[in-house]
This record gives sequence, structure tokens and C-alpha cells, in this order.
Amino acid sequence: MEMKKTTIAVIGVGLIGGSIALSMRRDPNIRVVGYDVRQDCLDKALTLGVIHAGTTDLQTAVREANVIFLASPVEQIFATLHLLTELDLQEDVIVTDVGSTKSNIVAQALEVIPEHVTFIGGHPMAGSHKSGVEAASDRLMENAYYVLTPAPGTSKEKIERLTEMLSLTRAKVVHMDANTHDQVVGAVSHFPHVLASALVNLVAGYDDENAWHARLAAGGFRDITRIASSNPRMWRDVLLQNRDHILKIANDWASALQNVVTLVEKGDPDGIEHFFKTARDFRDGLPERKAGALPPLNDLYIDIPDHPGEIGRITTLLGARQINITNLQIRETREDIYGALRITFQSQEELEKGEELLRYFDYNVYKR
Ligand SMILES: NC(=O)c1ccc[n+]([C@@H]2O[C@H](COP(=O)([O-])OP(=O)(O)OC[C@H]3O[C@@H](n4cnc5c(N)ncnc54)[C@H](O)[C@@H]3O)[C@@H](O)[C@H]2O)c1
Ligand SMILES: O=C(O)C(=O)C[C@]1(C(=O)O)C=C[C@@H](O)C=C1
Repeated sequence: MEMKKTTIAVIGVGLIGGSIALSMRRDPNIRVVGYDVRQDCLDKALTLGVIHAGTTDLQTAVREANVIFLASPVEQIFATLHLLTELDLQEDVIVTDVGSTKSNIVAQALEVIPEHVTFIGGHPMAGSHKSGVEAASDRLMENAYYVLTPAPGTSKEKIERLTEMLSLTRAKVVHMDANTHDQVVGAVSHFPHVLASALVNLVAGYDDENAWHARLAAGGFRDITRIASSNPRMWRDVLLQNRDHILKIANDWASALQNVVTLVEKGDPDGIEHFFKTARDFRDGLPERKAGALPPLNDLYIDIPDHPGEIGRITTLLGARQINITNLQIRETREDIYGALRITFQSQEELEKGEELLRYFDYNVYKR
């Protein structure tokens, strides 16, 4: 007898929705239906094999769904929650979201969602400064934390069902209340995006006066500001939704900066060194994502400009330094976007050597 398929609806088939869809597709008994306001996003998702079917009609997308993932920008998640109240849904459906903020979304969902629907807030702590389904990957969330923020009283069985389904992402699912999530993630994700963009804007102003700024911006500036290339609208929404925590963190940040200014004004070498040392010790002690239960990934992703000969140049550079690779895959080749090359190295050590080398030659490289 054929097993009944589980249907997943992904609302917003971009970077995160697409990555969820790809992970869910690991299970042959899951059928993934994508909904997006943009037909071109659905077309790309179908071409890339991210979803089984796509529609711009929300009712069609959700009618058969057992689990609905809301994966649009945060402001649109609110709008979709409202729309869902007017649609036919399965009796035991689970609705979850992937929004970067949680308190307001969870509060809104509890207010509007009908009783037969279970809402469980969610947020995968993995992503990229890139947007769109073409950047989606079934490995994006591997070994990352995936936070669920079930409201008190949520059915344990439904939480377990969603948790089991999320094991397909290979992320580590953890639970916390929405406010704790917003405070912690405000500090480790939201506010860093503010800092990165503020620093870039400051330097851009200096660069207007003296164009050497952009030219001399090397590894340090690029490392700390990578996330300033993220989607401005997404971060606009995040800041507005996490207002109180952001304001508190910004206040603490201003005091922290003032402390350094005072040390510099006083010319206090021990204080300055201590400032850098405490930061280094905490940073070096951060748990590494690769240290999960799964074997480490030796994959490196490289953005390749659409110039002839770029892939040959990359493999020649690696070969000349005897850096061994075991696999090479062109992830996306379309006229309208850059290609992304995935290189699998023989070992973690070779990956690190390759990464350093390619960064030196100005390639935009990243690990997942
Ligand atoms: N980018 C990250 O690093 C990251 C990480 C974790 C969570 N998130 C959260 O994931 C969500 C999606 O972010 P993303 O980076 O995948 O963005 P994205 O721009 O890559 O994808 C968003 C998709 O939603 C679609 N969309 C817009 N309005 C819609 C609507 N009303 N209904 C349905 N679809 C709609 C867009 O067309 C697009 O395809 C956001 O809520 C964000 O806070 C992002
Ligand atoms: O890696 C990045 O580019 C990200 O910004 C990912 C990141 C973050 O770590 O801050 C951004 C937003 C999220 O909601 C979760 C993860």
C-alpha cells in the first residue's frame, strides 16, 4: 500500500523558504508546494528543483498542507497570518514561521489563528547576506541552531511532530520563549547588522573625501562588514519589530564604546590590551558550527563572476599549491546572476588553505 504523502506549504520561496523546501525534499514522502507573490521566484524554484509545485494562489498552496512554513519577510508574515484565517486549512495543520524576530509574530498568531490550527514560532540561526531562491541550499541549516518558541500550552505532540520534521534540515532544534529569543538574537544577530552598516556608512563618508578608503579596505574591514551586504528591507523590518531590545543594546553599546574612548584618552595600555584580550578569549571560545554530531563539511562556496576561464583559474591556483579537492560543482549558472562554485576539499586543513588563498586573490568565498 502506498504511504500517504505529507504536504508542506512554503510561503515565500526565497533563501530561507527555499532552503527549508530543499531539506524537506530529502524525505520522498514529503511533497513541497511553494507560494510566492512573485511568479519569477516560483519559476526559478521549479527550475532548480526546490519545490514540487508552485502557485501564486494562497488557498491552493495551503489547502492540503499538513505544515505551513511562513518564510516571507517579517512584515509579510503578519499579513499572511491574517489571510490564513479566511482560508480552508487542514484540521490538524501546524503553522510555523522562520522570521528573525519572534515576540510580535507569536503574539499576533495567537490572537488571530483559529483554534484548530497550531502555531509554533521558529527561527533558524543560519542564513546569508544573499537573498533569493538561487542562494538556497539543503545544507544551509546543517549543524546550526533552530529556535522554536512554542507558546505555553502548545500541544506537545505537535511540537514533537514539527521538531521531527525539522530534523531534515540537520539543524539542532532548541526551545525558548519569544522574548528571550529576541533579546539574545538582538545582541548576536540584529545589532551586529546595525554595527556593520554603520561602519560601512562611516567609511563611505570618509571615502567621499579620500578614495583610498575603499581601495585599502582589506580583510579586517571586509570580514566585519560582510553582513552589511544583506537585504535592507529585511533588516528594516527586523529593527522595527525588535525595537525595545535594539534600543537597550544600542545604549549598552554606546557605554561600551565610551569605555574604550576613555582608555584611549587616558593612554591606558593595560586597559586597552585587556579590552582586546577579553574579546579575543570570548570569540575564540565560541562553539564551532562544524562541531556538531555530523561530520564536518569541507565545502567552500565561491562567487564566480561570469568571465570565461574563472573556474580554470581557481583550480589552477589550488593545484599550484597542491591543495587537494575531491569534488567541484557549479551551483548556479544563469545569465542574470553570478555563478557559485562549490568545492569540496579533502580535509578541513586543505579547506582552510584554499579559503585563505582564494580570499587573497579577491574571491568572495564562504562556508555553510
Ligand atoms: N536571510 C537570512 O539570513 C535569514 C535567516 C533566518 C531567518 N530569516 C528570515 O527569513 C525570512 C525570509 O528571508 P529570506 O532571506 O529568505 O528572504 P528572501 O528575500 O530570500 O525571500 C523572501 C521571499 O518571500 C517572497 N515574498 C514577499 N512577500 C511575500 C508575501 N506577502 N507572501 C509570500 N511571499 C512573499 C519574496 O518574493 C521572496 O521570494 C525573513 O522573515 C527573515 O527574517 C532570514
Ligand atoms: O550569515 C549571515 O549573513 C547572517 O546574517 C545570518 C543571520 C545572522 O547570523 O545574523 C541573519 C539573520 C538571521 O535571522 C539568522 C542568521
